[in-house]
Amino acid sequence: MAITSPRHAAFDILRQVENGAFADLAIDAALKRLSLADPRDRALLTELVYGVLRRRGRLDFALSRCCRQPLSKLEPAVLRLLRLGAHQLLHLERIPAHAVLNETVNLARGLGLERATGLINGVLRRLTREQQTIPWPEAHRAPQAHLEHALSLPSWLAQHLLTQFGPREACELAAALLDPAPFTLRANRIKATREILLERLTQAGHQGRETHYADQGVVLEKRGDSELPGNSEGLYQVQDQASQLIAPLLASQAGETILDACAAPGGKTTHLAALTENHARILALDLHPQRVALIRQGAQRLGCTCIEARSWDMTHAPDFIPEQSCHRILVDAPCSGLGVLRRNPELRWRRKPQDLAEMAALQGAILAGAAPLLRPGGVLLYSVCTFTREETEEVIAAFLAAHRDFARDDLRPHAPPHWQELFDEQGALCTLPHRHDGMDAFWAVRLKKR
Ligand SMILES: C[S@@+](CC[C@H](N)C(=O)[O-])C[C@H]1O[C@@H](n2cnc3c(N)ncnc32)[C@H](O)[C@@H]1O
Repeated sequence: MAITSPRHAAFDILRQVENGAFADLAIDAALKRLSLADPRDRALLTELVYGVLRRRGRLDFALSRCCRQPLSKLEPAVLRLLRLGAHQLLHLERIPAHAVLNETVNLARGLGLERATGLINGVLRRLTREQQTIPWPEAHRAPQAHLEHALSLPSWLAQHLLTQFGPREACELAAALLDPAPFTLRANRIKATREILLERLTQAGHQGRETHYADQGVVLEKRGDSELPGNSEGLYQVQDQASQLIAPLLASQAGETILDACAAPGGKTTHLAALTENHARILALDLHPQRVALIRQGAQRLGCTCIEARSWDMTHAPDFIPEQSCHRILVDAPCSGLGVLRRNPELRWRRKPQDLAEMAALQGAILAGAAPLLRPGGVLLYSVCTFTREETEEVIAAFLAAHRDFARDDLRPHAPPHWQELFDEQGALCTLPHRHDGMDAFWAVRLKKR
């Protein structure tokens, strides 16, 4: 059956994601391939995929009350259809229940699942009748169950958040991670100011606002029908506000040699170039050659002329950079990405507890590869888009224990007054979406070489 409807496309993308695809890439490919002329169909497709991935735990809790068989016994395609139907019934109020039932059953038929149409119809009918009386576990009585079933976290992650943050903050964070992420731009100081960017956006029918913390950030609050202006001219870089805080915290100066050890796709590298007005030497490395190409493309578009990009595995010190030759190093390390779950909702179900130890080992090895390149007195900034202690405090503690010539340094004196609430009591940056202007969860620490 050819894919012509947003529901069928969403069903197919969810199948691909179950087999390892990334949701954002699969959605982009589907939107290019399919002729969904109506913008509402395109929006529905995206909403269905992201909604089901984000709220799978919640959907399964509701469905399991309406289905006689355990959900684990259902055919994967049937469960996928039930989740799609349940998401529309529970979370998309503008779609009438009878339309959800009809569309889901018709899609099942079209997919050759005639044998399951009775079950699908029965379960969704019962959910329609009982949706107001679902006994969602309450946050104050049963926080673990609330995190799993109402806020849709896998059991291990719910447990992890509770241990690290306590019940109240864990629930606030989990609720924020269910929201769509803001779409944020960084005005590229080499070519424009934030005021110019905002003016161009308004003229083109979009609505933006200034970010609270990042001084060149714009949150796009309402998108018009036209393309965003200024992309090919290099007026902006798409970059979350938390990510926009990292380059300023490295506090690079003109004339310095800066190593960006895990640089692709280059958001922070090009920000470093803009902050030094192209008057530093920036070595931008990344493991994957195809991602290094993205750094070069971004640098060209944004007018960053001081970046040398090449591929390298930073778990080994590069032989083309002399020891003690870098004034500053940024290690924006690969991580579990739990701080950006809003942008990659499939990670919620793909990540496993053992990933944290694997990531921590990689992060430690990259730090060890970068350490000899820093000059005495130089600064190393380590950042990750996650919040787990394994990938933050514990990685740094292990690194400092093995590198006695490094010491931890407080970031607060290097940040403007209105950023002070973003740091913990040891002076590490610790942003959280429910607390700080909706930005992604990032963690960063400053280390100095003695
Ligand atoms: C968090 S991303 C970096 C984002 C980038 N700093 C930015 O702002 O656009 C981590 C990067 O580390 C790279 N990476 C993973 N393992 C690496 C290794 N062993 N050596 C160098 N880079 C690595 C990944 O390819 C990925 O691009």
